[in-house]
Amino acid sequence: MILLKNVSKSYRNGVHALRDINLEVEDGEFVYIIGPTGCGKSTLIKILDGEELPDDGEVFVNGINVGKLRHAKVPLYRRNIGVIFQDFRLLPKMTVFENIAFALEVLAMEKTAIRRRVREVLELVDLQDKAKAFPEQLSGGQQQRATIGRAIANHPKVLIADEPTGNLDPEKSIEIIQLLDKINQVEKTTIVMVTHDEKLVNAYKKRTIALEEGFIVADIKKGGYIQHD
Ligand SMILES: Nc1ncnc2c1ncn2[C@@H]1O[C@H](COP(=O)(O)OP(=O)(O)OP(=O)(O)O)[C@@H](O)[C@H]1O
Repeated sequence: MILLKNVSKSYRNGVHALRDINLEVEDGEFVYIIGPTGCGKSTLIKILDGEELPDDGEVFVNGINVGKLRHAKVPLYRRNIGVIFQDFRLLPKMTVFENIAFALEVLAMEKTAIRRRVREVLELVDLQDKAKAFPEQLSGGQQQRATIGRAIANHPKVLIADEPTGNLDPEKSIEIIQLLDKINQVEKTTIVMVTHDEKLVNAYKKRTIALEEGFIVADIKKGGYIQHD
């Protein structure tokens, strides 16, 4: 479960990026975070993945008090959550198979178990035929699928996605949402996804949390964009 209690975050330049955020996301939920540019979406993600610490309030992810994590503990914490971004961040000199395997090698998992899990993940993200390809040989949609595969290889309970469809055309964006949906259902992964894509949010309705100027201004359980009259 993700729990934020009265979380506020300002940057040194005085910008109040998040103000008194209270939010609870249950295990297995799929939640969109939406809002205009500069409203605090990325800051919220950075607080969830331990990159930034809140000034006030408490942040718990899977029972871990993330707001109190010491710097040295952050990498260990991150191994148990999956994070993906708009730019795919695959290792360019490794194949798709190796990129996914690498995420498990750093956990000192046994070799045959790694191979088994990588094959399973490749099937889940539908890239079996691209296992030996290098990132530059893939389309943007395929690269994002490989990134998602790498992020979920270790069965994280939570997958955090910052604009995962930001660099993709509408058709590929739909494929990514459908894949995240499948992961949410098959692997029971909790998904928190920041997006600007109004069409996607309306077409694939999920609980939608809207931020404005650092505040949560809506929490729409049925999903869909807020209609401004
Ligand atoms: N490292 C930083 N130092 C100072 N100010 C920052 C920093 N990061 C973000 N901000 C400011 O904090 C506010 C929230 O930024 P944030 O990146 O969280 O917004 P966002 O909703 O993700 O925006 P976008 O949709 O454009 O990515 C903005 O006013 C931004 O300029």
